Amino acid sequence: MPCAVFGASGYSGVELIWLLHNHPDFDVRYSFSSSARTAEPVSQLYPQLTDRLDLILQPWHPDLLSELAGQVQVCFLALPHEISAELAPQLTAAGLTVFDLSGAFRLRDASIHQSAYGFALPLPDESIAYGLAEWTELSGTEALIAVPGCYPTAAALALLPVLPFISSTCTPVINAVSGVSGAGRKAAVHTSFCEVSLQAYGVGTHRHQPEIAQVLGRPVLFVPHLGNFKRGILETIYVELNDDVTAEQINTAFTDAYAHRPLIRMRACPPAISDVAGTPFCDIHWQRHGRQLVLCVAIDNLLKGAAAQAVQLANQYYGLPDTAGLNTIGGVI
Ligand SMILES: NC(=O)C1=CN([C@@H]2O[C@H](COP(=O)(O)OP(=O)(O)OC[C@H]3O[C@@H](n4cnc5c(N)ncnc54)[C@H](OP(=O)(O)O)[C@@H]3O)[C@@H](O)[C@H]2O)C=CC1
Ligand SMILES: CC(=O)N[C@@H](CCC(=O)OP(=O)(O)O)C(=O)O
Repeated sequence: MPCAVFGASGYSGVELIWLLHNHPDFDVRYSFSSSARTAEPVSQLYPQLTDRLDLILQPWHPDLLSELAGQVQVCFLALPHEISAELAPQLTAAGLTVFDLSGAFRLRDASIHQSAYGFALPLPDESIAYGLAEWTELSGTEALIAVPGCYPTAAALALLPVLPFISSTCTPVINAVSGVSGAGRKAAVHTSFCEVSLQAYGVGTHRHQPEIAQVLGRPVLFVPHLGNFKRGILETIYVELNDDVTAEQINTAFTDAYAHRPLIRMRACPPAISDVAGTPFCDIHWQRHGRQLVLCVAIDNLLKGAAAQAVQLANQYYGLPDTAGLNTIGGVI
């Protein structure tokens, strides 16, 4: 399957080209950076790929669109939200299937989208699939698949199986910590390594709060933190259960949801970030204390939270096993 990756010079983009390069069914024909760069080998930016990935990063220019449409069938976009919002409709109009890693197409409600992202929702709802891989059935005909956000992926995978058991008066509390790669490659003082400690940000106002609420169909309180490590997300989630919910019911709910899902691992003890960093897995552990349920969930933000979930969705889209091309451990950055 010939494909193109936009934003290939960035953190989630480089993970994408590495996964797709090693995938038995995809062939990366184009890897684009922004027009601010000149053409250069990807190993110039990521020396760890020297002699391992012989791809040229090509600056994107809109004049390339018709050539691209003749050469590939599918595009992966790892771009800033506003850039995806503008480019994705042009690619789908040219007949290309788009997997978009940005937040441009995730939210359904136009006013919530406007206040979360600061620009108008780009397309009508009907043309977009929200692709939480374990919970979305792709038909293989969708033009545009919005890959969920990194924090929402972890929260939704942990909470969806137990949703029927959560008390109607409870607001799930999602306490999350992310590594610095979550903020992307571009330089900024607050994500500069010596500046980062461990600190909450965007409390109750982060754009992922409405995304998580949309997936679950109920309000949540989401508290992200930035930690001084490279990659990975750990979320500890607190909910109150209905009366009389048994441990066996919870266990059965997770087994029913995930027993045949190879990228979800139910864990006997709380997962560590190092268990999932560099892997496409989502690790989940739960513990009940009376009516309180504590869920611990870990993913790699750049893989299950971005590039690997996009590849998993593309696998589903083209009728391949979820794990095709994802049997790797390591990650690029
Ligand atoms: N980092 C993460 O953990 C996750 C990120 N995402 C989403 O993925 C997307 C990319 O994020 P991330 O990889 O972190 O970002 P980076 O900042 O690391 O990379 C951004 C990429 O976009 C390119 N780009 C920027 N502006 C333009 C433009 N005008 N035209 C074409 N290309 C452009 C950059 O090119 P250049 O190098 O030339 O500037 C670079 O390749 C974002 O929407 C983000 O929200 C989703 C889940 C997790
Ligand atoms: C640590 C950090 O800064 N994380 C980013 C979220 C990661 C990301 O890129 O967001 P999407 O999943 O929506 O694409 C943030 O809080 O904005």
